[in-house]
Amino acid sequence: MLHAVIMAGGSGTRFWPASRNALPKQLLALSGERTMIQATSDRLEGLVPAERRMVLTNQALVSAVLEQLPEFPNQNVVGEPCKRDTAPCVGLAAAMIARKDPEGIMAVMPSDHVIGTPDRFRDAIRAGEKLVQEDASRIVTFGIKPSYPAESFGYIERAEPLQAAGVAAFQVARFREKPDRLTAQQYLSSGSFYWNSGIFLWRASTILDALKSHQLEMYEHLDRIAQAMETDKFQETLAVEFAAIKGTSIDYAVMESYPNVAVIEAPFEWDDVGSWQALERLNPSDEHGNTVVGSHYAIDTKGSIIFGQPGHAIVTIGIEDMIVVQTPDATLVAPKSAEERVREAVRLLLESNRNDCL
Ligand SMILES: Nc1nc2c(ncn2[C@@H]2O[C@H](COP(=O)(O)OP(=O)(O)OP(=O)(O)O)[C@@H](O)[C@H]2O)c(=O)[nH]1
Ligand SMILES: O=P(O)(O)O[C@H]1O[C@H](CO)[C@@H](O)[C@H](O)[C@@H]1O
Repeated sequence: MLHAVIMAGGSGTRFWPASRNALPKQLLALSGERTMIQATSDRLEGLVPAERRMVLTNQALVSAVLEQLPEFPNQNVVGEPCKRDTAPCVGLAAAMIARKDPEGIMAVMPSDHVIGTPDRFRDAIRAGEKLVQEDASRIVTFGIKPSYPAESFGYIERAEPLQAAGVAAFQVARFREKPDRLTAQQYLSSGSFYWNSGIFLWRASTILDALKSHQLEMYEHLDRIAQAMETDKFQETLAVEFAAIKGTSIDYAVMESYPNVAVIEAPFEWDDVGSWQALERLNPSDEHGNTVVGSHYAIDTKGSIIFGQPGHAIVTIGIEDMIVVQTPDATLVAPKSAEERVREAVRLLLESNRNDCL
């Protein structure tokens, strides 16, 4: 059976000051009415019933997630005791699924992507499910045609074509997580690489086997958690064993070295909404190239991103290519070219003991 696993334990640092520890990016409506996690669950309608959808998030966010996703059974929102990146999250979800459904296939996805064409997304997942059914050890990825030499994505090199219903699918020659700019440029020029969308399909048992061969120590912790499932020692074991895991992403932990990977060329529109400039791609801009969410009065302002609360008037004079974000207790003003440095701003506030605005 097909299960869906939504990863929602990230902090969305690059969307500070809108994204906060208590209400990170995935729980915000940055594009449209629904929050990002709600839109992620909505897109599974007709593909995976709510009983087979799971969210893995940080323990402190479980009740906020359940509030936003009332269709989810309580036990399907799992709280991680600490942040350990995506590999332990995937491993824990796989162990839970494999226990109930040993043959289960899981579609793993981030909680904070915008996918403009949900029908095509569902078709692609169905096609991927068939590829996994045909070959139990196969991992299926979804590749996005790259448009610039991004250093913040994984890259997937395609090899020979595979037979798949209604989609272009290929065997993968190699997977390389976040290459440097020069390497990314070479990949882009070669024309045979995709960006990794961060969405994966595999049998729960296959990814557990992969973690066992590539990350034995992590697997042993996860296995101890699995042994305690459905016993009264579960929460205690989870707290101890999960915290003892050395955190890493599934991309470094498994994908870079796994030998049997297929890629489906994503037939859907995709945006990973990584940082503030995503707002320009997701919203219309005015005649001066400004993207505005909130109440903005512009004098000689061009190419800027303005995000504020509806009742709060933001006035800008003589600025170009800037990001201005207003929230009740914190404001960000930065050139668009420095958007990745929002991480530094968050670090600075942390070091300055300003947890009140993080
Ligand atoms: N359950 C779980 N999900 C995670 C964890 N780390 C990241 N994620 C999720 O995995 C997806 C990809 O993560 P990132 O793009 O790195 O997101 P992020 O950490 O929120 O964003 P930045 O802090 O701006 O890098 C998002 O949906 C995150 O919510 C984790 O430790 N546990
Ligand atoms: O955790 P990060 O930094 O968002 O990277 C992950 O998601 C990227 C797509 O958003 C992928 O391109 C990466 O390979 C990785 O899966």
